Amino acid sequence: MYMSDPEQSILVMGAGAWGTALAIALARNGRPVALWGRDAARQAQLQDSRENRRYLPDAVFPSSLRVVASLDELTEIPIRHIIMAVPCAGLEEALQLADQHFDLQRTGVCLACKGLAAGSHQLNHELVAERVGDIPVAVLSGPSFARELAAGLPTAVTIASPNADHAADLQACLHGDILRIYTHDDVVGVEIGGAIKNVMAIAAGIADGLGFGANTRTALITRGLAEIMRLGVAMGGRAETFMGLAGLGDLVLTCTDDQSRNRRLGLALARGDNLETASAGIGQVVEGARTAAMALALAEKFKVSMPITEQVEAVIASREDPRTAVQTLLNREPKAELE
Ligand SMILES: NC(=O)c1ccc[n+]([C@@H]2O[C@H](COP(=O)([O-])OP(=O)(O)OC[C@H]3O[C@@H](n4cnc5c(N)ncnc54)[C@H](O)[C@@H]3O)[C@@H](O)[C@H]2O)c1
Ligand SMILES: O=P(O)(O)OC[C@H](O)CO
Repeated sequence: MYMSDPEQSILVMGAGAWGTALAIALARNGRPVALWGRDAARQAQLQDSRENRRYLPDAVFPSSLRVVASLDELTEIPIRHIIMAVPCAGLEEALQLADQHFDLQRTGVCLACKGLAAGSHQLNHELVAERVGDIPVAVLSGPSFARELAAGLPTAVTIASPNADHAADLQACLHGDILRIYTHDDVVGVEIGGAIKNVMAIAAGIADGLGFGANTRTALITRGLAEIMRLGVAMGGRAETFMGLAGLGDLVLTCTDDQSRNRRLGLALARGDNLETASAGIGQVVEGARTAAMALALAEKFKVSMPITEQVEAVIASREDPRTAVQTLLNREPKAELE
């Protein structure tokens, strides 16, 4: 069992809303933290103002949070863990950069992004294994809006790893008065829950944007969970994982609260915006837009039915208008609930 030395730093890669919120949470625990972002000018602004005004206004950086624009600044510093909080589309690039600077066999990586990986690997932890070999990997997921965590509002998330010591060590670093960390060993289940709930949040946003009511939203959440479970279990995840924080918890949060960018994308699509306009209006990463098509490829590969995801993908790709998509879902053959 290894427990980290409290003097050792945690590196958070990705200085968007989530990376910044996690870095603040770690630093509030008294941990030395380095927050890396790829844009040197923006990193200089973060350092000058000691806050991330663009994404998390009013969350002041604790003194143990160090802002860096180059990983070269950290080569002399003992780094215990690396948390990846870049969008999934940038994960491979960030991994390669980390690999050039650190011994990833020692630091491992903790994946805090929620989505799927492009190409043949599909799951982010598989991308890690393919690109940098067999290193310790963990996945952090669960119901967690960056703004609320940064504002000091109680939050609970899960960290899953096949290596219980790795998960426990990350838990020891992140767990605090505000952020409660649970450990898990189902990496596939936790990754699939975090990735596909974003697609369901787009569906919920579309339904609410079209003026449907609470019955419709709740039907989407429940049938969406069935869809997530079908895929996750077919890929090797455990059914009970989807009843936890990274499954039902994050699904409910994201489908019901307008802080969710994915839900807001759905609302905008229902108003008639196309993907480009809607995404530009949101101005931050909306992972579900990229995930929907990838999830369908997985559904085909693992031979599971994902009707809600199919309709969301068709709306995103502008092949179907939102109202027809809902009608298509309703017009399907009646079936047994547990089929
Ligand atoms: N914001 C949240 O509440 C939240 C909570 C949990 C998980 N997440 C997940 O965290 C990930 C990041 O989301 P976010 O909210 O921080 O996004 P964001 O839009 O707030 O910020 C994304 C940041 O990543 C940077 N970036 C883009 N491509 C990059 C690359 N190739 N290398 C390095 N940096 C790159 C951008 O410049 C930007 O600073 C997503 O997968 C998201 O689903 C977000
Ligand atoms: O704003 P969203 O939709 O990317 O959701 C953020 C987090 O994943 C919520 O847990």
